Amino acid sequence: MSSHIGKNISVSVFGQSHSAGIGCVVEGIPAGHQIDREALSAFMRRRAPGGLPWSTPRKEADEPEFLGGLVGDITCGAPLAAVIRNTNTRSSDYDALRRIPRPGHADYVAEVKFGGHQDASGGGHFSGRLTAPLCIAGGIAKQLLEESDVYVGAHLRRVAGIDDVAWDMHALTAEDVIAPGEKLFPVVDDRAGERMMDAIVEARSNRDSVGAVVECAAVGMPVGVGEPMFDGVENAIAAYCFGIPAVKGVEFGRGFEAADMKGSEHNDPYCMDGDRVAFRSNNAGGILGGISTGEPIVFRVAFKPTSSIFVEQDSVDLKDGADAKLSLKGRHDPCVAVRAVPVVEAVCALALYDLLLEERMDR
Ligand SMILES: Cc1cc2nc3c(=O)[nH]c(=O)nc-3n(C[C@H](O)[C@H](O)[C@H](O)COP(=O)(O)O)c2cc1C
Ligand SMILES: C=C(O[C@@H]1CC(C(=O)O)=C[C@@H](OP(=O)(O)O)[C@H]1O)C(=O)O
Repeated sequence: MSSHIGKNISVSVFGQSHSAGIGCVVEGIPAGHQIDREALSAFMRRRAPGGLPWSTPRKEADEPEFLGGLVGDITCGAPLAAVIRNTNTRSSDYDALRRIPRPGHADYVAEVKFGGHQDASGGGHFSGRLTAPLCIAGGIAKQLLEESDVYVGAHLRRVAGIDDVAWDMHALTAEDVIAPGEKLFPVVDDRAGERMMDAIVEARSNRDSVGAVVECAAVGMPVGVGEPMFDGVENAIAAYCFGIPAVKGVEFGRGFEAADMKGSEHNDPYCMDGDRVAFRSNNAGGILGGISTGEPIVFRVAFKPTSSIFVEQDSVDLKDGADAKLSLKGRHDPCVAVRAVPVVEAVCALALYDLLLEERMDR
């Protein structure tokens, strides 16, 4: 397995859901940057599991322990290594799944690929738990971007078919993108949030789960960052997003809606703002030719409904080679996207910071 990504700043994620710990090694962080540890812990808590109606009951503090890369709270230029101990594991929940794989999870493909040697407990290295180390790396990247006045934030755009207010992609401010993340349930419109919560609780009480769309934006990216073809802003963000378990789609700007628009509707007209070239709209989501336009970068990420559900499902018994029924026990998120909102922010920050470093090295 290779769980490594990035060029100028790179991230390796290690560990399994039920191993002694999980963590990351981040290379390429320039020396001399102060890390706000309290802000990082607060960011980690937005993702941490346990205790809320939309969360798995598994309780973990998710407080990172830094083994290298910092002197005091200041980056020293050496690779940054951080671990989180796993404390609240219950591996017996997974005993039966070695024989009877969960539909929709990675149990079966892992069994075939790793010949039974994979760590199946808690979903092993496939688990959403591995997004905690991504939040360590991404939480730091967010802080580094803020030094350059780039602000990243996200909200639940849709849950179980219930819509939050769509962001105005052209008018977005730093305050707009940060605001949902300051709430326990990260939406713009709290009434929509109430309805989403009700839908999640209802799905959970029906032993089922729901999917969702997370909308993320970065405000303050300068014009000219990114490359055409394979090293563009879209490529970098999408590659990171598909590292988040349960992500099935990523769209930028108007995304798939663009396919039903006319050129005259979709083009973002230029205008002069003093002596600066500006745009009248931002259907492009802040990216043209893979390169940032200076407008907010806006994208949406589709999360599938949690596969581990408690209704009886059809599966197979891999030992007997026969059809089998699966009745799951265990602790699972009824909607993974709620806790994944900060994860989307984290990967966005990592992708953009990597591209910004590239731009600075070129000059
Ligand atoms: C924050 C987060 C929490 C998750 N929690 C669960 C969970 O409790 N139960 C589950 O079956 N899947 C959960 N997932 C999704 C699975 O890890 C994922 O579906 C599985 O590894 C298979 O990968 P794939 O869906 O990308 O194909 C979670 C994902 C994230 C990002
Ligand atoms: C622990 C977390 O979520 C876990 C993600 C997960 C999965 O299959 O992705 C399955 C569950 O694992 P367990 O059976 O060990 O409780 C979740 O609780 C976390 O996100 O930190």
